[in-house]
Amino acid sequence: MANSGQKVVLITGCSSGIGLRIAVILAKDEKSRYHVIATMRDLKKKDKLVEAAGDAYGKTLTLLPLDVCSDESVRQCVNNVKDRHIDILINNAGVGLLGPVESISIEEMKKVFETNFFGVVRMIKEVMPDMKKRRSGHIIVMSSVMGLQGVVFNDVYTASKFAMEGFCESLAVQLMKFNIRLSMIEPGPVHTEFETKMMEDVAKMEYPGADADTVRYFKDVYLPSSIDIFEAMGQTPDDIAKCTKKVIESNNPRFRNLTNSLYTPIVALKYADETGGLSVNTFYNLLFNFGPLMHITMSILKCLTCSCLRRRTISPN
Ligand SMILES: NC(=O)C1=CN([C@@H]2O[C@H](COP(=O)(O)OP(=O)(O)OC[C@H]3O[C@@H](n4cnc5c(N)ncnc54)[C@H](OP(=O)(O)O)[C@@H]3O)[C@@H](O)[C@H]2O)C=CC1
Ligand SMILES: CC1=C(/C=C/C(C)=C/C=C/C(C)=C/C=O)C(C)(C)CCC1
Repeated sequence: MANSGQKVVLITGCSSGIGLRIAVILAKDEKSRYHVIATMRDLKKKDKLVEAAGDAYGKTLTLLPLDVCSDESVRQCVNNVKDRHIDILINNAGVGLLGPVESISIEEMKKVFETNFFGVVRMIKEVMPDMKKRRSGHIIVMSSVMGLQGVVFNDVYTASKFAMEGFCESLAVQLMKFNIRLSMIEPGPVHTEFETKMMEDVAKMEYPGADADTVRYFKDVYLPSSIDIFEAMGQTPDDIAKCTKKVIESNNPRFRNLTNSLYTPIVALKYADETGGLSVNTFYNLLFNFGPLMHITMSILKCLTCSCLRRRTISPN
């Protein structure tokens, strides 16, 4: 149970990756400022988290089951928190989806929205009324650079993150009136099971419905470039956890928080040309004309990432 001085933090999707690292870093805070309620949909997956939490488990970190796709599970989980008092809600749970749109069923697409969009909305609807009554709280949403800019063959995942960005950008204004802050964290590629799960799915898939050229562009052009990008600019879940802690501890938390300065020039293309031409044409050229030179392109991007751009991101250090 939380001490009176501790902030209660509820995090979704803590069985692996970014959620697990945020839970551990906050639970091991040197001043014990947080009581972490780490949630996951299947508590049988708790071992990695329990091991990483060490002594903190049972003291500053407790576990609860929570499936963000179920109204009942969300309601029960929040009811199990003492006085339903949550100071900081971290919406981290999410799933990826990759591949040609023609080969993805509408059912699969809806599942992504059910988790990445409605999962967050469901959590906010359950927690926000209590925060409003108390006139305090901080809601964090694990968005993505793909919440700001589309990436080829990630059409549905990108759409789910865009939906969440739009929802939160609208809600943030109203919440400010109740002294509740809303912050988006926008990582680029991060080495987690998210990446491995997607690559495993890709290896299994046959892509029915997509023509041979599209499958070839996906498998032989996009995938190798994407692997290069993960290698060149991938962050660790620990990096994202440290950035998230900084946002929580800021006196004046920003609404948007890009975590990767290497990705800033890519996002900047969208804002440099409101017609969309600059980003669409640059991505086309990077993929189809310079695809094999992606290694070099990535090095150039690294050079372009001057300290001025770095200041615009939250750094993990
Ligand atoms: N990795 C990356 O490159 C990036 C990831 N992100 C975002 O970061 C967040 C975390 O992803 P990451 O750590 O990388 O990936 P992981 O796959 O390692 O973690 C995702 C977590 O979400 C959980 N989850 C999935 N569906 C549900 C559900 N219905 N209810 C509760 N939990 C659920 C998973 O649980 P289970 O084990 O049960 O499946 C898992 O714990 C996601 O929102 C993702 O979109 C953003 C930018 C980049
Ligand atoms: C291929 C390719 C790109 C790929 C970007 C990738 C692969 C980003 C991954 C982001 C992730 C994994 C976010 C998760 O939420 C760019 C840089 C747009 C440039 C055009 C070619």
